Amino acid sequence: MTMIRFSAAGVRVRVDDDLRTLLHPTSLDLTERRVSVIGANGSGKSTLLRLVNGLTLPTTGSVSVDGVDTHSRGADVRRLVGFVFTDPLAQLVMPTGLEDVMLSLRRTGIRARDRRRAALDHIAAFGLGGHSEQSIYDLSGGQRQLMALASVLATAPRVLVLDEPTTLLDLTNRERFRRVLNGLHQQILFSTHDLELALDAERTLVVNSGTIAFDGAPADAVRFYRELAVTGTPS
Ligand SMILES: Nc1ncnc2c1ncn2[C@@H]1O[C@H](COP(=O)(O)OP(=O)(O)OP(=O)(O)O)[C@@H](O)[C@H]1O
Repeated sequence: MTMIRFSAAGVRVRVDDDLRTLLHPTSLDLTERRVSVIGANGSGKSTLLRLVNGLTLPTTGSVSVDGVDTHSRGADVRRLVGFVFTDPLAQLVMPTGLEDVMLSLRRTGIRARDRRRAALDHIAAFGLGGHSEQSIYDLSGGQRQLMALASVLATAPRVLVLDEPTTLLDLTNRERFRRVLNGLHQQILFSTHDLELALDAERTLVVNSGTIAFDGAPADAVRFYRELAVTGTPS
């Protein structure tokens, strides 16, 4: 698996006259195939995820993916790491899934004249064959989320980062999305408020007030987080 390395990586931003810490200096080596990230609203989960592909840059320390530094080699890191946003409409930039996937394929070695066929095959593999040329606004929430995932995966990333990917999905689509995720060969790092989904991992990080408050087995992490949510202090 790929090595995602946080070396004392921290994020501070200026808000008015104050410096606010979004993530305290954090050191982590992530090599597991599935890593989930849980924690309260505003605890810093998205900040942590966004550091992995350079959407957010550390203000102290560094983050690298297989030795590729997010600060000095952002474009290279984004070729390695695909990012799926909570809201697929923030992701899909073209009017239809077909055009969006074709755009993604431009970043791979596929020749221009072969892209349409490759995009159609790729979309069909996600069970969305009948929806390739439908406006992304006319897709259901579940179809749209799957299309966004298909489009990111068309760039053949080695690592997939997903920020609360099932928040907008009903139970059926959440299960469908979950099955697709579990079948992927990519290394996956995802945040979620769905504690059952969090258990679909080999390692879970609990983020609390900009620090990793727990790092370990998913079931233990969920127990820790429940305790933290109820009492404010885990036992
Ligand atoms: N660019 C920014 N400037 C100032 N504050 C920010 C910025 N980005 C995030 N924050 C703040 O940092 C904190 C952590 O935000 P983050 O989005 O990482 O939390 P989260 O754990 O993903 O939350 P949620 O579960 O609600 O999505 C929040 O208080 C947020 O308001």
